[in-house]
Order: sequence, then C-alpha cells, then structure tokens
Amino acid sequence: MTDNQPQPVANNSGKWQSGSDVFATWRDDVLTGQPPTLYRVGEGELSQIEIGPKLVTLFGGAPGAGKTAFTMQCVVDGLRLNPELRWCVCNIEMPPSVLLDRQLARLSGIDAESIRYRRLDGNHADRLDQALNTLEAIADRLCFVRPPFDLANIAAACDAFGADVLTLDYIQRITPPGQHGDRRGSVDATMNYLRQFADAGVAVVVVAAVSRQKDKQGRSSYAGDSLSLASFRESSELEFGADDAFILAPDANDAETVHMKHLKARHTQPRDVLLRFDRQRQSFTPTTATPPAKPDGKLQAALANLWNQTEAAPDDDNSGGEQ
Ligand SMILES: Nc1ncnc2c1ncn2[C@@H]1O[C@H](COP(=O)(O)OP(=O)(O)OP(=O)(O)O)[C@@H](O)[C@H]1O
Repeated sequence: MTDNQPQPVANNSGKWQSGSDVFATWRDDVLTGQPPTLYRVGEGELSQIEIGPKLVTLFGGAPGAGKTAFTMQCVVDGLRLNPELRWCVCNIEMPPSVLLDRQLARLSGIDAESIRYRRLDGNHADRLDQALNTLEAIADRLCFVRPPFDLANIAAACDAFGADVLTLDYIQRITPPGQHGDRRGSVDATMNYLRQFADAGVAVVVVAAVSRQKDKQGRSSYAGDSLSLASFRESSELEFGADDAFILAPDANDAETVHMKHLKARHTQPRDVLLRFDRQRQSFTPTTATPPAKPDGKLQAALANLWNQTEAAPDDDNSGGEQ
C-alpha cells in the first residue's frame, strides 16, 4: 500500500450507508431478488395500473367524472383477481350499501336506477343471483371504515382488518392528526402520513378532488384538456407523494368516453388509457377506439350519428353484466 492511497473513512455516526454496502445487497437483489409485488385490478390496459405495497396511486377528476365508480371497480375486481388480498375502503361520501348497489349494477348488467329503487323482478333473477354470489365470495376480504374519518381511526381499522390495500375517497375530507392551519396544510399532512402507510407495506389508493384550471379561452374549467398535474396543486404533496397520478377526464364530445390521463409515473412510462364509462351500469371498460372528433358540418354530423347507431347495436339488448 502506498502513502497516496485513500484510507477508508470510519462510519461511526450511522448517518450514511457506504456505497459498497449498498452495492453488495443491491447486486444480490438484482440477480436473485423478486420483482415488486403488484396487484392486478383489471383486464387489458387496466392491468397496467400499478397498485401494490409501498406505492401510493392517485386518481383525480372533476365532480361526477367517475372516480368512485372507477376505484370501486378496482376494489372488487382486485379482490376477485387476487384471492388472498384484503382491502379496506374509507369512503366519506357514500355508505357501503350504496357502493355495493353500484357494483351490483356493473356485475349484473342491471341499470343502477332499477337497483337503487329496488325495481327488480323475475327477469332480473339470474343476473342478480350471479352478481350477488360474486360479491358474497369477496365480502369477507373487504371492509369499510366507520366514522370518524380521521387518519388515526383509518390506520387502526386497517391494522385490525389486516388490510393489504387501502382506498381513501377522498383525501381532501380526511382529517390528519394535529393542527395544520389551512386546508392545504391539512392535505399535505394527510399525504405525508399516507406515504408512511405505504412505506410500511400497504398499497394506498387515493381519490382526490381537483381544482378548476384555465382552459384555452382563459375560463376556469374542468375540461379534460385543461386538467393537468397543476389541478392537484391545492397541495403539492398530492403530486409529489404519489408514485402514479391519473386524472379521469370525460371527453368533450362524447359523454361515454373518459380519458384516463397518466400524468405521473414514477417507475414506468406514463400510459394514457381510453375508457368507456357506462354510467347506468357504473362500469368502465378499456377501449382502443379513437374518440369521435366533433363533426364540423351537417353531413359529418349525420354520418357520425349513423356511425354511433351502428356501434351501439351489439349492446342494445343489455343482456349481461361483467361476470
Ligand atoms: N343510475 C344512474 N344512471 C346513470 N348515471 C348515473 C347513475 N348513478 C350515478 N350516475 C352517474 O355516474 C357518475 C358517478 O360518478 P362517481 O360518483 O363515481 O363520480 P366521482 O368522480 O366520484 O364524483 P364526486 O367527486 O362528486 O364524488 C356520475 O356522473 C353520476 O351522475
């Protein structure tokens, strides 16, 4: 050894980890370790959504855009696709019975209004039975948090139930511990705590209301092309704390088409997904179809109309749900 060679620096403080220690464990993990656990929550392009331990997945959208419908679809299909999974739902706006009504509509193919008003008869019996059986089969792995909707109570519910996944709908209405001055401070704090829940090994799915943004005409709007990461900026922590952030933006020209914009992807390439939202059955289906452009003239409008009628034909019998 020559005098010029650097001497190893003693690490007595415990405040840093040497690169060579990190390298050794990291190399073993690359060569023989497991890929990250991800829970599949849907078919086709929906299977690309990353929900899993240590991840916070954020869904935003304007009021009525379908955030609750979409995330509850992920809950039910996630439980169906992952037989060991346990999922805890904290919904501040709707009671469990209403959330289940809507999933019953989706799974049975019976419109949500008939289910809401209990206008059910013998014609619905088979579809109803099948969908009820589907929901019954997952019911013991699903729980709904009871009020109060504060983080301490939510954490206690998750621990007691042994939840692998937590869905919070929606974050702006959840109270974090302590005093935080304004709403922004409170949402920042909640997101910080949720990040810690995720780091402890729970998959966290967060629903967030978004703020209006200026559209191309300078008007304050929820229009799809004006919604962006900035829409979450009531709290910058929402955007920074999430691993993935999506916004559900209904198409301006076609109410059934919803653009799921993948605005942030911490670990992958962002991939937008085009969805068809059947509101009557509260059901989202990925579609590869290009959303129809707004027709410019009368002839184009007539053609578009004809085209829509042709496309609608196969579903017209409303014969089935998503068993
Ligand atoms: N029976 C029904 N028939 C048709 N549409 C319905 C029916 N019930 C609800 N809807 C529509 O489905 C959508 C439900 O959306 P959802 O509650 O998931 O939206 P959201 O983004 O969570 O809204 P919010 O922010 O207001 O909670 C709304 O647009 C609502 O108008």
